[in-house]
Amino acid sequence: MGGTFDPIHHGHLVAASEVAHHFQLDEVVFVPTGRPYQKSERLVSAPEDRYLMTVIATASNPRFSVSRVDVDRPGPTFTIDTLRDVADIYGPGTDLYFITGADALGAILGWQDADELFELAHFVGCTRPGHTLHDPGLPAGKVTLLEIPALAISSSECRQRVAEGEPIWYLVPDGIVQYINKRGLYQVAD
Ligand SMILES: Nc1ncnc2c1ncn2[C@@H]1O[C@H](COP(=O)(O)OP(=O)(O)OP(=O)(O)O)[C@@H](O)[C@H]1O
Ligand SMILES: O=C(O)c1ccc[n+]([C@@H]2O[C@H](COP(=O)([O-])O)[C@@H](O)[C@H]2O)c1
Repeated sequence: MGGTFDPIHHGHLVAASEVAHHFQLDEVVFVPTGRPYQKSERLVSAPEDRYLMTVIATASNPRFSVSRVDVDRPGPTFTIDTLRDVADIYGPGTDLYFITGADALGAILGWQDADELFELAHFVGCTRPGHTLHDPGLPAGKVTLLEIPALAISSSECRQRVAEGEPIWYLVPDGIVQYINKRGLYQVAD
């Protein structure tokens, strides 16, 4: 599952858990973006903070892991590179699924090397409150839209709540609330 995870929240974790259950996946690898070039209109938190929050949030689940491939690769983060790097690590014969929300799936044809993406992985778009998927012509058999329990949580709302002094308990794992406080993240609104 790729994401900026700024911060990671329970919407991400439920999506990963639901997809893992539905497809009986052996492992879900969370891949925090290094430089999410489409989010450059706001200041994205340091990759290391987003990576560490992702590790903290996923630590208790034996089937969840976190990869540094995007954080460690220089330049803008493209999913085509993520999939190539992950395929190299897991080796031939591994079936890869790329987990996204319906909003990201709707934009996928505009991603770098979009045609090639579908040769490297099966794409799973999870339903997300407030986002309707208008199929932009996604290739049949390469994409699944999965209905998951609705959690109307976004990282932007979490950041805004922190900046305004409102609680984010139970929107994110407890360790993430504590990490955000410890590092003084999101004190200023986007
Ligand atoms: N509540 C949710 N339910 C389902 N999918 C989600 C949810 N929140 C995020 N996602 C999906 O998780 C992936 C990573 O999301 P991302 O890290 O950008 O979080 P975000 O909450 O969308 O962030 P922001 O509010 O900053 O745009 C995306 O594919 C996104 O669609
Ligand atoms: O490859 C691309 O061109 C591309 C463009 C935008 C987003 N993505 C990926 O989509 C995932 C969710 O991105 P984001 O910015 O919504 O957190 C993350 O893994 C990004 O690297 C990928």
